[in-house]
Amino acid sequence: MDSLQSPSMLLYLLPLLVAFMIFLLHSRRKLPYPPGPRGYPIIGNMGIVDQLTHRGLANLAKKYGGLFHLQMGRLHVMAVSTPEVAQEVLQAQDIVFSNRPANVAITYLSYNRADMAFANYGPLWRQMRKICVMKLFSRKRAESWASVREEVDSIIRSVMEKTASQVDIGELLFALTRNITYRAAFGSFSHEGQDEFMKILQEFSKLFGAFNIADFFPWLGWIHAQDFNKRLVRARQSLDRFIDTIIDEHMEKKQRDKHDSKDENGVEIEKDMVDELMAFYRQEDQENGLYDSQSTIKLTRDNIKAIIMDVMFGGTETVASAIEWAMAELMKSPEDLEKVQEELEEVVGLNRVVHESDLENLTFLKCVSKETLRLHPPIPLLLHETAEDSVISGYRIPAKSRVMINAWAIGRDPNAWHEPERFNPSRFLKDGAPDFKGSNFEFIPFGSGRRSCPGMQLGLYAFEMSLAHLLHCFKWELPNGMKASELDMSDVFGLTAPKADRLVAVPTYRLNCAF
Ligand code: HEM
Repeated sequence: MDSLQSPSMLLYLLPLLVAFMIFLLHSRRKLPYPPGPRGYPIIGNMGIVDQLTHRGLANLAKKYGGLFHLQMGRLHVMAVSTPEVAQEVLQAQDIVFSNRPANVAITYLSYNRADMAFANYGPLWRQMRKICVMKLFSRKRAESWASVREEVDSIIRSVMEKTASQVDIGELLFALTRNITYRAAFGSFSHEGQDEFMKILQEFSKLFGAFNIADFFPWLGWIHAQDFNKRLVRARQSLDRFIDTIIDEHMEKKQRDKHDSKDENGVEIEKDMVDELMAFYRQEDQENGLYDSQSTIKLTRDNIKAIIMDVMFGGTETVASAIEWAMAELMKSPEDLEKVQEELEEVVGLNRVVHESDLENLTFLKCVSKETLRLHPPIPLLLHETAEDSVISGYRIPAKSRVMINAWAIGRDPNAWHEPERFNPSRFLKDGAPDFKGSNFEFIPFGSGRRSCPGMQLGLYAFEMSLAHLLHCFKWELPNGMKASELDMSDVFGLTAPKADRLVAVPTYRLNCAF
């Protein structure tokens, strides 16, 4: 013991230690990248850039395995397509894999990643996530849940006016979830300004997904930089104008109602998400850091704007496409449709509408929602980035690699699921069936671990409540004698993967009571 502590012994050991470290570094550097298609010099695999979709990557995985590598210009892209590799990335080594990749458009439009969804893992992200989970999406925030209930009632009323005629269910559901998130965010019952806001969102969505050569070859950015950058600036200016006005109105309201939590009629003043976020607002010119002198978190205007965008993007298309897919799968599978409607008749009865407390007793409806999320995860590719070099299954994953976790392919993995392509909600009735809470890596529609969906409870509530109402209140038939087998089930790829053709069906009211 004494000899080990003596300085001369340390002198002998030091060169050995250094040699060992060099050997380790060297051997790590020599590890191969995961397998993948052979690329060309400089451009790598840019020739198959159109394959970076859930279906394209799933096809490549059949040839190259559950973890494969693509070189896209300067970018290393790693595609994950099996539950085992997903577990390694989202659980075993999640700290390394919890950053988000952001292209030029995302960085600019998220106010330099001032939001939660595109912020890298770190103190800013952690604080924003805490605010969102506790103040915006929590079950305790009754206003978010109330906006779901009231907007669902409102679409049921609008379907009642169209009984026996064709209803564009897809359109209806996208309007529903837009109304829910818009109201939860801005608290406007009149939906005033909503059309303008939706146009801004559509432009954002196009710009997020637009191909930009600068993302792969920064030195070629000048090629379409001018027009593209002008579009980016215009889009952000429109959002600035829109949300700045809303923030100013909220500040005035806050000033007015400083001492009152009730209005002149004694009714509790409802708080929207902007109100909640304004409680953390700081004037940029007064503060520079994330924390003030009392170490409480403070948000800038940019943080507030970017978080509102997260809510609108995270909560609108995801929920709408889940409900539309559930309705489409049920129309295609009449026995399951009958089963879920029988359950509604038994649990709720035809003399009243569904209440929130019924949901926990609607076991088969919950199986339908899980089976829909397995086959059609609304966000099919989870996009992560590595914070540092790492190794998976003996392969080298360099820092700043873009990691695409294919939740769509994993939900259809034949080694994890029996008859994976078949819509079969009953599979979730079995004891020990996987759940989406994040520890069954064959079923990750909400992701898992640090970057998993913070809006899961709210999203599920909106999904199940809408589905239960649509199925309880109406019988549904395909239009013009269309057969179930003729229903087109293709999807389109973007930030989400909604049904390519909108679902159209004909409702007949089925309750014995007025709605
Ligand atoms: C059926 C509904 C929904 C599904 C399937 C869903 C799914 C997901 C998935 C897969 C992720 C990414 C996980 C990862 O990268 O590992 C995510 C992230 C996120 N979701 Fe959801 N989501 C839904 C509803 C919602 C709702 C209603 C909101 C908000 C109102 C929301 C807000 C967010 C946000 C802000 C993030 C980014 C979190 C972060 O990066 O830390 N989501 N969601």
